[in-house]
Amino acid sequence: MIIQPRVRGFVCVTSHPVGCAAHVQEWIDYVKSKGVIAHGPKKVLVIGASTGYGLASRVTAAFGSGAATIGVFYERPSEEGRLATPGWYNSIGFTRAARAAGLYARNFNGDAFSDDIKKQVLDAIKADLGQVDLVIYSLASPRRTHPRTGTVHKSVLKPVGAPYTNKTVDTDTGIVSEITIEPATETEIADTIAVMGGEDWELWMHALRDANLLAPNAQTVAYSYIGPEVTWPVYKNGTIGLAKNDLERAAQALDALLKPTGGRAFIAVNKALVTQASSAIPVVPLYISILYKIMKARGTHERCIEQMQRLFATHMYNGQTPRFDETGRVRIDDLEMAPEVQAAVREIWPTVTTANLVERTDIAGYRSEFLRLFGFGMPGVDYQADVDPHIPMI
Ligand SMILES: NC(=O)c1ccc[n+]([C@@H]2O[C@H](COP(=O)([O-])OP(=O)(O)OC[C@H]3O[C@@H](n4cnc5c(N)ncnc54)[C@H](O)[C@@H]3O)[C@@H](O)[C@H]2O)c1
Repeated sequence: MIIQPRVRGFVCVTSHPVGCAAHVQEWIDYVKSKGVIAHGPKKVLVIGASTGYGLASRVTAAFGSGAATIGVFYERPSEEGRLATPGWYNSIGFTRAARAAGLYARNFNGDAFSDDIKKQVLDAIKADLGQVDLVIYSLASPRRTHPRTGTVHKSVLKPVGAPYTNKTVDTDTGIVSEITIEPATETEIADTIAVMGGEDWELWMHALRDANLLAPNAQTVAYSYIGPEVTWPVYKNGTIGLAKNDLERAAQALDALLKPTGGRAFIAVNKALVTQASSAIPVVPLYISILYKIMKARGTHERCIEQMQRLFATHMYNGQTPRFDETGRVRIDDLEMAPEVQAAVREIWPTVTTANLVERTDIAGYRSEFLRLFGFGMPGVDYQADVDPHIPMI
């Protein structure tokens, strides 16, 4: 099969197995180029391990510190003649590279919210690793079937309290237009908190602790976002922001749980980046396109992998301890939130139109990074070559 990108709105419905492996390899090479992260994690569970920040965390743990990793994700598998979603190929690429380097890597493709996957993962930790010393919680999901009630909760990306109108860009067509998003209902707010809040993280951590699968000094981290005021109605103060507040509540509760044995739980606030999750949020892709332009010009642009390598190397390990903000979060969004960067965003934002999008923003960089999520545009990959889409999970 010759595989080309087929973009439909904010998703690409194809993915390239060889390109995805090359993308993961690029991240591995980056982490290796930064050298060993001393005193790093040794046995790591990554929940949401196949793309974005979770994959970057897994790569950093394995190739920065030689960690054994278990990855949990929910991807569409490949079949004969049918492509998988990119996280499937990413995970195969990662696992091949990890095993070639002599590192343990095991994968679970299934619903992390379910009791069944939790049990399978706990059994694997017990059998293969004994205990884990780091748990990364990096899920971004549109829905959750609650394991106790069976209710299917669907998350929404909406403002709370009042409609929100702002500019947005269709990243496929390049059309800049105004969008009005109606506020969420109480049910939608509660559903979004049920999906993206902290309850499932707590269920995982309690299950691990009750089964004595957490090493004495085990740490756990989940990821959040704050961003600039222009996106607050649809992010920080919107439904997803309320879910992130609940994630912060869970971080405090888990921190209290782990502290007595020398562990900790915290939230890292990460930079806005092109991922499958963020491309679905209205307004945010336009902000990201402007942000990339400014940060690349200043030489401070980072991808998921630079962000996670920096989190591990300058906050969590390497003889470092996390530096928390006033509410106890680690801020690796510091370069994004630098006052000069945000002032430049505020200057450019009102001036962007369909006509000047290419010149005023880094929409080109946004698009190429978006395609890379699906394995397209990787140097050295022959996109005219015939590729077998079916690769069984290893
Ligand atoms: N992308 C950004 O700009 C950004 C910025 C700051 C924080 N974050 C946060 O980082 C975290 C990860 O987001 P991302 O952007 O890397 O997302 P992503 O879409 O790239 O990754 C999501 C991961 O979750 C997995 N997943 C989804 N539903 C699942 C389920 N039911 N069971 C098992 N696995 C499941 C996917 O397979 C994938 O591995 C989220 O908490 C997000 O809010 C993202």
